[in-house]
This record gives sequence, structure tokens and C-alpha cells, in this order.
Amino acid sequence: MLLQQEPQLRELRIFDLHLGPWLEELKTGPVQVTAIQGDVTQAHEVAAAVAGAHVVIHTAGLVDVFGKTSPETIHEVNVQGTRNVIEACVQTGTRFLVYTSSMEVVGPNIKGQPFYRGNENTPYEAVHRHPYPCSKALAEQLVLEANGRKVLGGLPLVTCALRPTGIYGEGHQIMRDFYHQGLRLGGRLFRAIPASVEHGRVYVGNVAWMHVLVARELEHRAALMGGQVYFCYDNSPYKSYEDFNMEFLGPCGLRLVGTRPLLPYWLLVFLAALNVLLQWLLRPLLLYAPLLNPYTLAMANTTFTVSTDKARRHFGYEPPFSWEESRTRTIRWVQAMEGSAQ
Ligand SMILES: NC(=O)C1=CN([C@@H]2O[C@H](COP(=O)(O)OP(=O)(O)OC[C@H]3O[C@@H](n4cnc5c(N)ncnc54)[C@H](O)[C@@H]3O)[C@@H](O)[C@H]2O)C=CC1
Ligand SMILES: CC(C)CCC[C@@H](C)[C@H]1CC[C@H]2[C@@H]3[C@H](O)CC4=CC(=O)CC[C@]4(C)[C@H]3CC[C@]12C
Repeated sequence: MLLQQEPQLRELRIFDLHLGPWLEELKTGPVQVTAIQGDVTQAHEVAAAVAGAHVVIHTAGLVDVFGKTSPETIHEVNVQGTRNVIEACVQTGTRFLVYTSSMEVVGPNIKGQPFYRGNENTPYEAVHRHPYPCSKALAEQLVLEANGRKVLGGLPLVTCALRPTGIYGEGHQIMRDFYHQGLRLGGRLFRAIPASVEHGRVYVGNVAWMHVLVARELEHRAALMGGQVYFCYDNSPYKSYEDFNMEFLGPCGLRLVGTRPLLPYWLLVFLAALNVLLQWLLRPLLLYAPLLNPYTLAMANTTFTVSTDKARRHFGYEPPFSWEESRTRTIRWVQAMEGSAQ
């Protein structure tokens, strides 16, 4: 999207632990595209990649709420990695830093308190225990506190954090997992979450556009945007996590069985705890990381939706992809998977 939408762009550096073949397709235009295989936990690698950059968009992160990696690794990547990016900007003189934070920085909290169509100023007790939200909250705090630090050359660093709600769209691994689970169950998924529980979702293309826009506007509106957080939002409907997924999985042949959860909540709690025990017992043999665990169950059962226009007011954000376009593009992606699955 940067290559398509940013006329001022002269060089695009992509720093990632895992570089994919898709990068080769990006190298065909007038902009110099530099792919750098590196680890954000290695400060020297980050500094080498950042040196000379005008703006850094730091979106690398370990998104793990399924127990696939250790809490230490999550902290190392999400917190120390972010610290390394900030120090690289300061040491090499990069003045603008955009960070991909998360709704998880706010909630849902461990008390299961709903956040109903809230905004960046809505009072809410952000209390976390899980390593992932803890790491995102700490990383965001580091980014916001770094706003105004002097970088090499003596000018101030300008930082901004974007908080997407649940991202969906092409490449969404969890959607892929739901789809394959439905195929294994004969085209059916069984409702586990009450339809009344709203969970915020945002299309990946709109999240990407907000990042591009902030990267462009941060220099010109530094006094207003510096040190600020913005929820990433669009016109995706407010629905339960499962009902929202069915907007894409339904047209691909899956059916959600039940108008209300088929199992009582206490049984889901028991099964989630059993999954934790099985994960621990099986770890020496294999990675068992199902969708259902105490954290995902609590998250899915707690309303968390946003209603805000702060990004529009501060830097003119309007989601380029309508709900209909976002839905169509995601369905096409699942259908392409379906083709590969058959
Ligand atoms: N998926 C979601 O619903 C949401 C994601 N986010 C945030 O968006 C960002 C991107 O996440 P996703 O695209 O969902 O996940 P993803 O796993 O698709 O992307 C993360 C990227 O970071 C890279 N990475 C991981 N460890 C690294 C390391 N040590 N060094 C360098 N690169 C590393 C991965 O290779 C991957 O390309 C993350 O910061 C995440 O916390 C925020 C809100 C919602
Ligand atoms: C009871 C069911 C088996 C639960 C299935 C749904 C869960 C896997 C997902 C429900 C809410 C999701 C999280 C939410 O969208 C917020 C997130 C923000 C991020 O920064 C990363 C992803 C996530 C934690 C997301 C993960 C899957 C859910 C827990």
C-alpha cells in the first residue's frame, strides 16, 4: 500500500524475521525496495536497518494467545524489540515512529468488564495478566514516553501508537483455523459465544491505510499527533466474534449451529482448563494449541467495541475499504483457500 499510495516514497525497507517470496513482486517499481531478514530483539540488526530512515512503522510482534511460545519470548519480541526500535531511532536520527499497538492494551480486562462502543478517552480499568496484552501495554507505554526524546542531530522524536481491534482479512490465520475446523466437522461450527457479545473487528486494508496516513502526517502535525494513541476502526458491523466470522465462512459453505451456546459456560471453562493441562502434558511431544483456552474464552465472552472518530479529526482518516468491499475481499481469500483445501 505504501508503494501504491505514497508519492514521496523513495525507499521501502522491510525488516522481518521471516521474509516471504511475495517480497520479490514488490521490487518491480521505481521505488527501491530493500528486504532485510533480521530479528527485532537484536539491537544492532535493528539499528542497521533503521539508519537513515525518515519514518519507521514498527508492526513486528508476536501475536500469541494460544500458548505457542513462552511469556519470556513474547516479552522479548514485543517489549525489548520495541525498545530496540526506539533506541535505533534515537541513535541514528530517525524522527518519526509509528507503532502498531492493540485494543488489548485497553481490554477486555481480567475482570471481564465490557467496553461498549468506547473511545480513546473512555474510562476503563486496563488490568491484564496474560503475557500478550501485558507486552503490548508495556511496548505502547515505551513508545508514547519516547515522544519528544532528542534523536541524533538534536531534534525531537515524534511517536504515535495505533490500536487495531480484531484484524480480519486476507492472511488471517485464526480465520483459516476456524475454516479448517468447520471442514473437519462436516461444514459445521458450533456456537460457543452468546450472539449478544460484541467484539470489535477492523479490515486489514483499513489498518494498513491508517498506518500509511499517520506515517505521512506525523511530521506535519507533530504537535497534535505526537504521543497520541488512535483506535483503528472502520465500518465493519458490531457482532459476536463467531457471527462476524460467519460473514465470510457462511458464503464458503460453513454453518454455525445454535442460536445460543450449545454448551453451558461452566463446561466451556472446564474444557478450556483441560486444554491447558493437555498442552502442558503434550509439550515434550508436540505443540497442542487449540483455539479454546481460558484466555480466549474470557476474551470472546466480553464485549469490546469502539466508536470513535479521533483519527478522522486528527489526520483526516477515512477507511478506504467499505464493509462490503472488506467482506467481499475476505470471502474471496477464504474461497481461494477452499480451492487449495479441496
Ligand atoms: N491480529 C490482530 O487481530 C491484531 C494484531 N495487532 C498487532 O499487529 C501487529 C502485526 O500483527 P499480525 O499481522 O496480526 O501478526 P503477524 O504474525 O501476521 O505479523 C507479525 C510480523 O512480525 C514478524 N516478527 C515476529 N517476530 C519477529 C522478530 N523477532 N523480529 C522481526 N520480525 C518479527 C513476523 O515474522 C510477522 O511478519 C502486531 O504488532 C500485533 O500485536 C494489533 C491488534 C489486532
Ligand atoms: C470460545 C472460542 C473458542 C474463542 C474463539 C475466539 C478467540 C480465538 C478470539 C476472540 C477474540 C480474539 C482476540 C481479539 O480479536 C483481540 C486481539 C488483539 C490482538 O492484538 C491480537 C489478536 C487478539 C488477541 C484476538 C485473538 C483471538 C481471539 C481471542
